[in-house]
Amino acid sequence: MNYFQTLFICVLTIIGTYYGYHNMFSSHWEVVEKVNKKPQFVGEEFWPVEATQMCDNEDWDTTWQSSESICIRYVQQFYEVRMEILSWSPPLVIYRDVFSKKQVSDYLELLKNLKMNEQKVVRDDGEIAYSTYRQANGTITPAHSHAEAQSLMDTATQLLPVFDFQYTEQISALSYIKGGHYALHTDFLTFANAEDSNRHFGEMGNRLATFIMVFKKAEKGGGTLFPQLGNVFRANPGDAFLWFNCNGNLEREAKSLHGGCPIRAGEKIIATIWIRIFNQPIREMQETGGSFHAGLLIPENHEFSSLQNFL
Ligand SMILES: O=C(O)CCC(=O)C(=O)O
Ligand SMILES: [Fe+2]
Repeated sequence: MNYFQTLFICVLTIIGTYYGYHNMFSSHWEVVEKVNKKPQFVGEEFWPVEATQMCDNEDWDTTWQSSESICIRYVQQFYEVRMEILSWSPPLVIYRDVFSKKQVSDYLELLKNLKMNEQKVVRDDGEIAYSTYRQANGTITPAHSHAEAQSLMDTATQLLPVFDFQYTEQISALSYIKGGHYALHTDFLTFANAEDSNRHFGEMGNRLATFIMVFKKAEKGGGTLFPQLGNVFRANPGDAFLWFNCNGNLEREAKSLHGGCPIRAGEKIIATIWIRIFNQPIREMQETGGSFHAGLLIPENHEFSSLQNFL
């Protein structure tokens, strides 16, 4: 081998070694980057990637995206009710502009004066504990203690005559700030032992339906996601939404799985009334043991307007 041949082989070896190492390092760093990827919010590990993608998809970040959705308008006790049906069975519906601007601002003012505490969750084993599964602050606002809450309860009672609001939980307010979320869960609760179950449900039964009132909408993110119903929506202050946690046999409604999407900017404030199983007129109206049907929520003589956006 002459001098030039030796030099040529040396140069090739140096280049090859460099690329070999470089590739080794770059693929190594890629792995390290993936493993050590900083979570964007506390509790992100509880969110399947597809779920956060759906939450953050700008196309879903408006309501009225589902092809099956229809709007219905009817008059009830001299008030016009505007309802958007995102799912018929099990029902998932949004009620538009149910609460006046004054009701919204009075309730927000009330919350400013109350202490909001970090929220706990009911774990799979039935224990109630703090968990990063939910990142939110909240408080209970009993209607009998606060006129602002009583006013909401009165409006809800008038809006939904198919429910008996004597058999509901007290209004529970929640505030989520940036990074706040509530990972996927169902509101139908199961406790590990009969004693706990009886303590929680003995008087009124499990949670038949969930009625959520909206007081503040996040600037970005913070929708409510129903993966099995193929829906995520962000209602506006003054709106409310409703779904069912049980089927006609009073078992857990599997399709009621839902979550509060991570807040990317701003704050979301909602308040919930959980409607319990006992004494609910809608149960008498449901003929099958299958999922409830949104038709039961609509009075017979309504003015019907399909595919019309109320926003
Ligand atoms: O934040 C939401 O949109 C949903 C809240 C919720 O699911 C709950 O409080 O049980
Ligand atoms: Fe929930």
